[in-house]
Amino acid sequence: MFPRINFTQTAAYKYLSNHYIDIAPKHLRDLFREDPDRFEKFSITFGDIFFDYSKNRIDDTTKALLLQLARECQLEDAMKAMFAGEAINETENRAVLHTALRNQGSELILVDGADVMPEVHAVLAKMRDFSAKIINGDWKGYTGKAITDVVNIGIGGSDLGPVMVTEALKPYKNHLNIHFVSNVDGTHIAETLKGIDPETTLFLIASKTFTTQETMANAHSARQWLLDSGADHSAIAKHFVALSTNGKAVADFGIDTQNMFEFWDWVGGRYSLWSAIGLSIVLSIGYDNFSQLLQGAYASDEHFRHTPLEDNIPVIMALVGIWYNNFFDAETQAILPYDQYLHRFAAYFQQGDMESNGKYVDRNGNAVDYQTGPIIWGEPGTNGQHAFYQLIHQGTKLIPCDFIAPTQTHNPLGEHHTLLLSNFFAQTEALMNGKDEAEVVTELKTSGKSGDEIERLKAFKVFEGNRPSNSFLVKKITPYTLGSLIALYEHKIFVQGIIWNIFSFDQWGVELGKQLAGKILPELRNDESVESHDASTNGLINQYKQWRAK
Ligand SMILES: O=P(O)(O)OC[C@H]1O[C@H](O)[C@H](O)[C@@H](O)[C@@H]1O
Repeated sequence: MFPRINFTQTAAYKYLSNHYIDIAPKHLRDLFREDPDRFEKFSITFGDIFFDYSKNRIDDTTKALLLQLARECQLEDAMKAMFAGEAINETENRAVLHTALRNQGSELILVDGADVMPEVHAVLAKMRDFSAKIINGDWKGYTGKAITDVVNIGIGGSDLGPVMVTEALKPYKNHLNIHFVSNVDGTHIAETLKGIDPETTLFLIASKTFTTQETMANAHSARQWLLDSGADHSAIAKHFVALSTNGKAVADFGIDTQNMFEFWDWVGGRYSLWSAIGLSIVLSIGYDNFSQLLQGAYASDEHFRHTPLEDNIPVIMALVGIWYNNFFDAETQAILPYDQYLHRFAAYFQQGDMESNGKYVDRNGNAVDYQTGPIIWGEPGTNGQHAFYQLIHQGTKLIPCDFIAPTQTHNPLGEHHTLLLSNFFAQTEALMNGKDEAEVVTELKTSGKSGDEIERLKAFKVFEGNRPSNSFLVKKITPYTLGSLIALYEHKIFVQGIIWNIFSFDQWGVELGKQLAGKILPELRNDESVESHDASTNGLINQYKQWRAK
């Protein structure tokens, strides 16, 4: 059976709780001073990704105990179960096999006794052939013109991954214009349709279930827009394709299942960019680059599966995260890419991480009495520096940060990249070292301040430092390294879910909002006053009804 260990009952947890008392007062500066090998010990090179975790409030004992914790929680058994296709998503009775989508090996991957790899390869081949026709102009719209614009209509996992990756890999983009519509707010689709031509637009209706309200509403509006342009129903086959697991609903919508790119219930929505959901990525950067993305992710899968836990990047990321989350009471985790192309990376992992590990019920069905998934947030550097870094440096909250930067830029423009990276290095250093009173006083003296002014100002200018960070230095953001990086983060989420003893691959919490909206919708379709809710909700709905009428 999938492990069900309460990590707070392990021996390692007890040792860690005691060890925390020793480590908490220590400053990172001292940890570096005490151990000249610290950087070599606490950094890992993995292909073109260099991972430095030495600026964390850990020492050799912390690392050993965290690894013991992972072992006591039977992490290695859990990893084997996931890769072997066991139904580890127990509340939905499903396997969790996004790793099969990028598998480059020859082993069979069985779900219910059948190898999934032939189907995976067949869909990839279909994506390759279809995208070639769109990109080279062989596929024609209903008036015989080649496609110029692609609109992916999807939300959550059927949107965020493709958005993030197509943005991150813009340097590899071809001539097609790729648009994304997710919000049910009509503004999103209306604004997108304004700039495009029905004769040359292809819609990808991306929905695992093909029942999601937002996506269905947008898909219907897009279809109506096409028909309103003078096209007849036969045009739909030339302008609409579906990316889904639900063939029946696709057919009911009016999309020929020939034009459906299938995936399977063992692919979680937030782990689906590697599947047919990635068709917008393939259209944007071509199949060969998409294949590189898959290969990079596979390299991380292999690293995760076969590297001893002590040198295993996702395992270390996860354990260090748990150290802050469960011992230092850190509530959040910032992801700070020093790369403009990665500007949706944090947003992508907000869903990836928070939808996976935002759970308070453990795998035995009991409420937990410890913290689980952190709040994930972040923006690209250096914009973040001028917005919220103040709080990271001098606020009262401990915010562990992941810094990510490419050494080579796609846009070598003057000194820009050197400037950018000087900020990246400076921030991790400043967060760690801070600035003590002596330094502040010297600085104020040098700037000509009087003794009184120095006394008055110095407290405000001191930085405690001791603020932890991980640094990922990536040689260059390519499809391959991006694939690797994403997969490392995915596996980090998995490891944390194992240790917190929660099911990371369901998302029942999202269902409530859907149910409630479904109940209120019919009430908004008439003008009668509503009394079926609490006073606030009734009041809001009734005010809305009054104002919309005028
Ligand atoms: O792909 P769909 O079935 O349309 O689902 C889109 C999204 O719906 C919900 O929000 C789920 O919680 C997400 O995990 C999912 O990605």
